[in-house]
Amino acid sequence: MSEIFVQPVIIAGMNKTVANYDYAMSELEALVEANHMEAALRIDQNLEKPNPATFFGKGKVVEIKEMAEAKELNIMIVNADLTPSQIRNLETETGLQIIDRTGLILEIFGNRARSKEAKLQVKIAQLQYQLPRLRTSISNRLDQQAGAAAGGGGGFTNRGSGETQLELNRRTIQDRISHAKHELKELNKDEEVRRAQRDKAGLPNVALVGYTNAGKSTTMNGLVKLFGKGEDKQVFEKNMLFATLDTSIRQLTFPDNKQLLLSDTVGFVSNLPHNLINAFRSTLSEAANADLLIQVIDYADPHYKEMMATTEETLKAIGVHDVPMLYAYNKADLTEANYPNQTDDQLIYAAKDEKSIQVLTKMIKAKVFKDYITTTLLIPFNDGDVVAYLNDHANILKTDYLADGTQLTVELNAVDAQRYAKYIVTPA
Ligand SMILES: Nc1nc2c(ncn2[C@@H]2O[C@H](COP(=O)(O)OP(=O)(O)OP(=O)(O)O)[C@@H](O)[C@H]2O)c(=O)[nH]1
Ligand SMILES: [Mg+2]
Repeated sequence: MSEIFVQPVIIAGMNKTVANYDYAMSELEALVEANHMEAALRIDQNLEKPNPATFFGKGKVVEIKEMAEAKELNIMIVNADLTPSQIRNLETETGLQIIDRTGLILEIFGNRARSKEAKLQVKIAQLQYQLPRLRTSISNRLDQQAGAAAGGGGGFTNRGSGETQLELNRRTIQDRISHAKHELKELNKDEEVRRAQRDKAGLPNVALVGYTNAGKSTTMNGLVKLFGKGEDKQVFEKNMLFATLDTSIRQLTFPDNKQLLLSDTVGFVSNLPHNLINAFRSTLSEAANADLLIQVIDYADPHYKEMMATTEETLKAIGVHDVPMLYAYNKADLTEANYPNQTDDQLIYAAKDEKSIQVLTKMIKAKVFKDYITTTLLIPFNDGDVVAYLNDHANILKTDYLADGTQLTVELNAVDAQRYAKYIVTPA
């Protein structure tokens, strides 16, 4: 078995410029690990305001260079979004490769993307980030990644040659952005058709959202195992940041024939780069169009409250407002808490515990099926296909065979209630 090489790096931050600095640095460390690196050295600076040219102060920059040389480290990850010139100046003065927070997240997404759509979305975000940062090492790293993903040789040359080469590279990048956007648009056309078909079915949309690694995919699998149809419906779950980059949608059918669509999507982290949010807009739109959100929270993580705040901020950033939400405090098996334990819209649970999933199901159903109406239909024998449809798709409470047709007392969703309005029997 081949071991993946773990690159030792420096992580660095400026503590007065960030709220909740220690949490921000622990989050950065987790991101660093997700990128097959480890923080071999941590550098903090106490400055009110970053140096416009080099981010860190002059003395600190010298200190960084000396410490990096002593420990033979070549890469520094900075817990901030640096300007292109700060990256360039820091690289010149320390001799290190500098990666800022956004660059790091883009690299992780680049490693994780599997589907064509995810790859295109990440590529667009990476190229937009590279454009003003040509001639920095992070631009080269992202370019190598893109080249490798394209089977090698896909990249442009960026080897510090003259101004003309730089101009050429800029143009090449712009072309590649337009090309990728065009390809994505073509892909999304199919997706729009599928969405329209789903909307027509009138099924409620429920979306799992939350901080990365909270257990969204595991929760989806728990629900799919009980109420999904088909065996190959499980989604990928793994103990790593950003295991999921694509949206998966599954249909759940309950014993009373009520149905809904459940979607699982990319997880959040604080200050997700704007380029990425924009690029992932179509992936994230499932959450924006949902009738109900289930926010999955890693209740066993001491920072779960910060993670919830991050989720709220990210939902705002992608334009999700006023969607009802259930709060699902997951991984209770790793805590002292009793589970499953429901209070109003909150549930303490464990995604792999079937009893927990049953309670979560009850909570979801109470929310999304609350507008169902119970009504009585009289369906002439000639319209037997309607009876067959309702037997398959609705919760039939009573069936009577009368002289002029089949009379059903049935629970209906709004779409079906309208569709079959002409059969409704008005009580005498
Ligand atoms: N002990 C315990 N582990 C859990 C539970 N739910 C999920 N996990 C683990 O947490 C890790 C992350 O789970 P995922 O379901 O992949 O998390 P996610 O929210 O989909 O993460 P991303 O797709 O990366 O954003 C996996 O190793 C799961 O096995 C739980 O209830 N208890
Ligand atoms: Mg996932």
